[in-house]
Amino acid sequence: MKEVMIHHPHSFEKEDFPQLVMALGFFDGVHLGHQQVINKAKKIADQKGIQSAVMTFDPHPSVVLGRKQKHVHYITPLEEKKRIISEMGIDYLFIIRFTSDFAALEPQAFVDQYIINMNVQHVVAGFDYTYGKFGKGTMSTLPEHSRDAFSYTVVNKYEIDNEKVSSSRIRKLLNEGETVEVIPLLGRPFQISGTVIHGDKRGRTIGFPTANIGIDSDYLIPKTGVYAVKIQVNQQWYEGVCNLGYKPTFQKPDEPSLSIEVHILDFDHSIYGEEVQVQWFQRIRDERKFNGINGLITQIEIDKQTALCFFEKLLT
Ligand SMILES: Cc1cc2nc3c(=O)[nH]c(=O)nc-3n(C[C@H](O)[C@H](O)[C@H](O)COP(=O)(O)O)c2cc1C
Ligand SMILES: Nc1ncnc2c1ncn2[C@@H]1O[C@H](COP(=O)(O)OP(=O)(O)OP(=O)(O)O)[C@@H](O)[C@H]1O
Repeated sequence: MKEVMIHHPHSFEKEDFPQLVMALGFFDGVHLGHQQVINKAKKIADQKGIQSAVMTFDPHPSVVLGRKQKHVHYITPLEEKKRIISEMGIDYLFIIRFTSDFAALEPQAFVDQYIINMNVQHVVAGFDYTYGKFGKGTMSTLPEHSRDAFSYTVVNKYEIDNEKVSSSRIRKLLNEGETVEVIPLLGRPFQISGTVIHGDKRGRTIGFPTANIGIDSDYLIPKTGVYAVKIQVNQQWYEGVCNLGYKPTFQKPDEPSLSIEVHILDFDHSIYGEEVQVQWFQRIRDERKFNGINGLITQIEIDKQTALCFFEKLLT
């Protein structure tokens, strides 16, 4: 997949690109609703015998347009989004830097400069896609803005349980710790990547060594608690039980720092510095402050059994 980063204003001309069928959207999560749009673009491109493309933006428009939010956390940060879209067989990914100047473009100017002038023959977007200043451009204004230079397909609302599959729905579920509910919406478990870093080295002494994960980029982190997870180390997936939180049993109250640590089942290697992927399955419980270490050890053993039961059921 060719990646093209664009900063507004750009000086590309039609001749710089082959004929394209382009899917439009922010696509955080690349969930099943997004996949309808992107797969449709690929299918039409294949039928027409031309190249498929996705146009996305970075950072999230709310960083520029929002009053409060300065930093956004993503279901799929840009690198993850690139990886998934590339695996879907798309030929071109356009990443438009979402600046105030770009946001101020009138809808017609957006269509002229970012669709017609980039050799797009056909546009695919969802029923609720908006473009241009204040999101004034919609799928019903697209025909007049197209100047008959391209055709287009509107993808109908894709729902699960009578509700639109959307990035906001998935974000809300992750914030509530409903990681299992997210799986059918994404079409895969929620996944983060990170590096194994040094912790307090206490885990080993209590019989549950853990891999402490330093998160690589601006991932949205689920609600704190204990989770059944899978972790990929050196191309191999393992089951595990993860504590995401502040370790209140040991934490000094004036030094709250969030940690993600995974006790990998049936595993005994040193993996400091390894790049790992963590997939989030079932949330098991809230994190608690224990009075003594023995209570914590007994509870972690129960957590381990709960996770094992969950994964066993998943197989059947
Ligand atoms: C499955 C699991 C559940 C845990 N639950 C809690 C908990 O409820 N409260 C808590 O204070 N720490 C909890 N911990 C964190 C342990 O305190 C932590 O693993 C231990 O202190 C080792 O930390 P270290 O890796 O930084 O040395 C849990 C750890 C695991 C693996
Ligand atoms: N469930 C869906 N069915 C059909 N099209 C969708 C669906 N969800 C998103 N789209 C389309 O996919 C593209 C990307 O959408 P966008 O990034 O705004 O996602 P979203 O999930 O709707 O996000 P948000 O929850 O933030 O509104 C747009 O063209 C949008 O219309």
